[in-house]
Amino acid sequence: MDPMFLPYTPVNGVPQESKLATYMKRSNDVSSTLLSKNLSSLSINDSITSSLKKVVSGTNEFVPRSSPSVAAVYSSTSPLTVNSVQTNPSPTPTVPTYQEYVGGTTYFYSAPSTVAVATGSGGVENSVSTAASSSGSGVPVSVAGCSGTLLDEDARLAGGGIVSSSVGSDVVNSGVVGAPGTLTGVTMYPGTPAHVKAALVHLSPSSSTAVTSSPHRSSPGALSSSSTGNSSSTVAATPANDPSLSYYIANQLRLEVQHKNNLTLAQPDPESCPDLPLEVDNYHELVPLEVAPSLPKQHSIPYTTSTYKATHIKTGLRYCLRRVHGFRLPNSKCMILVDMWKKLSHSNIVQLREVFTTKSFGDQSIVFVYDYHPDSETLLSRHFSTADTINGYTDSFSSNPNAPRPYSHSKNSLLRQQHSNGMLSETTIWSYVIQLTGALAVVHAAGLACRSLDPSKVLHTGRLRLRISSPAVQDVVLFDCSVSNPLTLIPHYQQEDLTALGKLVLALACRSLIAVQRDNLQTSLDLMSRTYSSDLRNLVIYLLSNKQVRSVVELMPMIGARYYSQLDTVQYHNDILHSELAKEMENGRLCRLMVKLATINERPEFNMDPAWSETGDRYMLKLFRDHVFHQVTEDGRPYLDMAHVVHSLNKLDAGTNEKVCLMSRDEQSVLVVTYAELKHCLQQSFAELVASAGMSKIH
Ligand SMILES: Nc1ncnc2c1ncn2[C@@H]1O[C@H](COP(=O)(O)OP(=O)(O)OP(=O)(O)O)[C@@H](O)[C@H]1O
Repeated sequence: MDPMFLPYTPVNGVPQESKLATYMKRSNDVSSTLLSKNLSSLSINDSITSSLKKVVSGTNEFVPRSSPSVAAVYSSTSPLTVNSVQTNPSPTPTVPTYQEYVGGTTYFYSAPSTVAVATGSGGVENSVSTAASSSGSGVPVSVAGCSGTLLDEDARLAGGGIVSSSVGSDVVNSGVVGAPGTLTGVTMYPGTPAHVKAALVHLSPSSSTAVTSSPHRSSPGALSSSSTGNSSSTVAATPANDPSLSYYIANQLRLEVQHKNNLTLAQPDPESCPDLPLEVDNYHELVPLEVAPSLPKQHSIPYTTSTYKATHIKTGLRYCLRRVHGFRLPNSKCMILVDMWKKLSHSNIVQLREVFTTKSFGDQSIVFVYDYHPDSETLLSRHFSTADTINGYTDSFSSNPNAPRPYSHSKNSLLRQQHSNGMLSETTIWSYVIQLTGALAVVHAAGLACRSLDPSKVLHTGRLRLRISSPAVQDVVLFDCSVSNPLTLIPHYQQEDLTALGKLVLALACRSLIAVQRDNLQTSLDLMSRTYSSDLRNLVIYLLSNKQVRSVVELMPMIGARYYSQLDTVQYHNDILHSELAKEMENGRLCRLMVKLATINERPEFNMDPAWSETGDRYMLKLFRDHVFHQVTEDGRPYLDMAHVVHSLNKLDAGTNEKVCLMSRDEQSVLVVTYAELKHCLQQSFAELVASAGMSKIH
C-alpha cells in the first residue's frame, strides 16, 4: 500500500500521510532561538509583493504564470499574527493550512474560512477573489515543530484556499489558479493561457474541450471522477508555436544527422565479410565502405586498395582505414611526408591520423587512418553515371588510346553523357572550385602536393561540402627510393595538381569523364562555353595550360567576388546550425536535469534507507516531479503541456526565487517552496547519490 494513504495519525498537528511530517522532523532540529530570529525577520508580504511586481510587470510568459493564491489570501496580515484560533478554536484546528518552506524552515499558515470550497470550473477564480477579499485571514498558525500546526480531516472538508479538497465524490478544484491580476510570487500551474485557448478554439473546435480543462494535480479523487471512460491524453497543442518546431532540431537536419549516426554506428556483418580480422592494430569492428568491384578497377596506384570504417579500441571513435594490399614499405624516408600530412589540417581535406603496416589481413598491408565522414560519396559516383565510371582520365574509347576515332563519335558521346547526367549549376561548380583551390593553397603552401585530385578521390560529405580524400597514399606507395630528398619533386607534383583540378572542373562542366581526354579537350571547352561563363572557361584553360609555371594563388582573381557569395552561403548555413544547436543544447541541459530528478525520485533503497527518496528534501522533489509531469484535467485525464514542463524545469535549473505550490498526492497538504530551494534539494540529494556511488562528479 502506498504510504501516502496510511490512516490519519496527527504528528505535531500534521497528518502522517502528508509526509510533511517527515519533513517537519528535520525542521524540528532548528533551535528555537534561530526560529524566533527567522520569524522576526520574516515578512511574507514583502517577498510576495516584490515577486508579484516582478511577475506582473515583466512577463507575458506562456506557462506557468504565478498564481494568486497564497499571498492574495494571506497578504493583509502579519505572518506572525496567529488568529486562526479565532476562526477555529478547536485544539485540532479545522481550517485548511498551507505550508511554506523558507530558509530551511517550514511555516504553516491557515487558510481563511471565507475562502471555503472552490468547486467546479468556476472554483479557480472564485477562490482567489474570495481569498483576496478576506482580510486578516491569511496567518501562520504554527511553525514547523511547534504544536498546533494544522491540517486535518476537517480542514480538508472545509476546503478552499490553497489546499485542494475532495468532498465526497465531488472533485473539488484546488483553487490554485487565479486571475492574473491577483498574481503573487507563488507559481501554480494555470493551464493553457486564454489567448492560446482562443486560438485553438478558432483553429480546431474539436480540441476546445481538451484545452479548456483546467489542469489538476494528479489525485485519486480526480482519477475516480473520470468515469466518462475517456482515457485519452489531452495534449495542449500550441498551433502558432508547434513544440516540435520550437523545441527540437529541424526535421530535415534531424534526419540527416540520424542517418549519419546510423552509418557511424553500423556494425560488421561477419557472414558477409568472414575474412575480415577482428582487430587491426588499435582498431576493431571493421566495416567495408565499398562493395567489391565486379571488374578489377583501374587505380592510380598499382595496388589493390580497400576502405573500411573502423572503431578505435581505446577511444571508441570511428575512423576510415584505407588499406593498400600487399605493400611492403621499402624505406622510411617517405615518412617525412606522412608527418607533414598529419600536421596539415583543412576543412576541405580528410584528416590523416596515422599510417601503419600490418599483417592482420593475412598479407603485408599498409594502412592509412583518416577521419571518418559518414554518408560521404565520391564525386565519381555522385556526378558521373555508372556507365562512365571507368577511370575517365584514361582512354575509354578503346584499349588503344592512340587509335584514331571520328570527331563526331567523341562529340556525340560527350553530348549524350552531358544530357543523361544533367548539367550542374555554375554556382555549384564555383563552390567546388573555391573549396578545392582553398585546400590546394594550404597543401601547396605546406610544401606538399595532393597527387590524387581525381573524381574518385574527392569526397562529397553533404551539402556541397567537398574534402580531398586519401592524402599521403601516393607519397608513400609511389615513393621513389632513388630520390635522396623526397621534397625535391613536390613542385612538379603541385603543377600536376593544378592540371588535375582543371580536368576535374572540365569533367564536371561536361558531366563526362571522356571530356578530359586529350582529343576531346577542344570539343569539351566549346561545349562548356555554351553553358558556362567565360571566367570558368578561362580558369580551365589556365589550369590545363602547361606553358608556364602555374600557381593556385593566381586563381583568386578569376574567382573574384564569387568568394563573397560562397562565404555568405556558408555563414548563413552556419547560423542555421547554430540556432539548431542552441535548441538542442537547451534540451541536453533539461535532459541532465531530468536524469537527476529521475535518479532521486522513488529510489527504492539508498544506504539501507528505503524511505530515503520519500522524505525530507527528496519528498519535495517528488511533489515537484508530480507538479511538472503529472498534471491532470478536471476529469482525470493526463494533461500534457510541453511548455509547462520546459518552463518549470528551466525555473528549477535557474533556481529562481519564485514560489511554487506543490500538492501531495492525497491533496491534503500543500507545500509552498521556491525554485531556489528545490534546486538546493536537488543538488544536495544528487550529491549524496554521487558520493555514495564513489564518483567524484557527474555533469
Ligand atoms: N574518410 C572517409 N570517411 C567516410 N567514407 C569514406 C572516406 N573515404 C572514403 N570513403 C568512402 O568509401 C568508399 C570507397 O572510397 P574509395 O576512396 O576507395 O573510392 P573508390 O572509388 O573505390 O577509390 P579506389 O579506386 O581508390 O578504390 C566511397 O563510398 C567513399 O565515399
